[in-house]
Amino acid sequence: MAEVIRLEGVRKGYGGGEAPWVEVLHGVDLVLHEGEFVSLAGPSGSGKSTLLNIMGLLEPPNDGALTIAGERAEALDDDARTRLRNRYLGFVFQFHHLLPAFSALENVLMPVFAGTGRLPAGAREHALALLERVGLAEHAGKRPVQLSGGQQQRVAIVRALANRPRLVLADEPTGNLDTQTAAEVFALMHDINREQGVTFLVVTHDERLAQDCPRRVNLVDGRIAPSPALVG
Ligand SMILES: Nc1ncnc2c1ncn2[C@@H]1O[C@H](COP(=O)(O)OP(=O)(O)OP(=O)(O)O)[C@@H](O)[C@H]1O
Repeated sequence: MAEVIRLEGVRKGYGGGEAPWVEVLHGVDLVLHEGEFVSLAGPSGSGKSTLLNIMGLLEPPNDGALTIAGERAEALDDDARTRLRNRYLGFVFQFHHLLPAFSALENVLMPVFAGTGRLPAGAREHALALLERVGLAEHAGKRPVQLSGGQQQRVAIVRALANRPRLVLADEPTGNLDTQTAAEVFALMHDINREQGVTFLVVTHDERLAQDCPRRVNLVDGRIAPSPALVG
């Protein structure tokens, strides 16, 4: 299986100047392959969001190597990082961050437009097909406030897929949903992973949902810990 992302010895800390330097990631090694569905678990403050921000090219590491789809990415300038991010990565957050003044369809098309400054041929049809896939075809023209929490999060998942990414990074995507809706949204991400081969890395505190993932990565004290299943 081709590698989608590789981290080697990634370190990240905060502070400096007046504030003390605190290292959060102490040398993370992690490889995700095409088509994997991986959960990322770890105690609060262990550095999960920090790790996702580095994998998502939102923040650079202080040290170590980051390779995305074969391209070295730890030391790119802003333009090159943005280009790589738009080309390969999609994001889902705990809160959907949909723009309230725009329809579901317009929200889905936003990253496509932002990436290229125009809508490529077929982008609208692709977005509509994805909305239909998640059961929202007849809601495409509605604004976020007219949708339920689960529907809003499904729009956010479709938005993450609009640029045909290789890797979707999802930070607590079901953390704001009731148990039943969370299970449905999680199942939908699994289905899309199987159907489209998109790799998913999903941060979740929900033990039940994490256990359903074929692979589980644990972050403990800023390092990847061996999977509990492999210990003892
Ligand atoms: N921009 C920042 N400046 C200073 N410290 C930060 C910054 N971002 C994160 N931290 C610190 O890094 C540590 C890890 O934070 P992070 O949000 O990555 O953890 P997490 O595992 O995602 O936690 P949670 O599960 O609670 O969301 C925390 O101690 C946090 O206070």
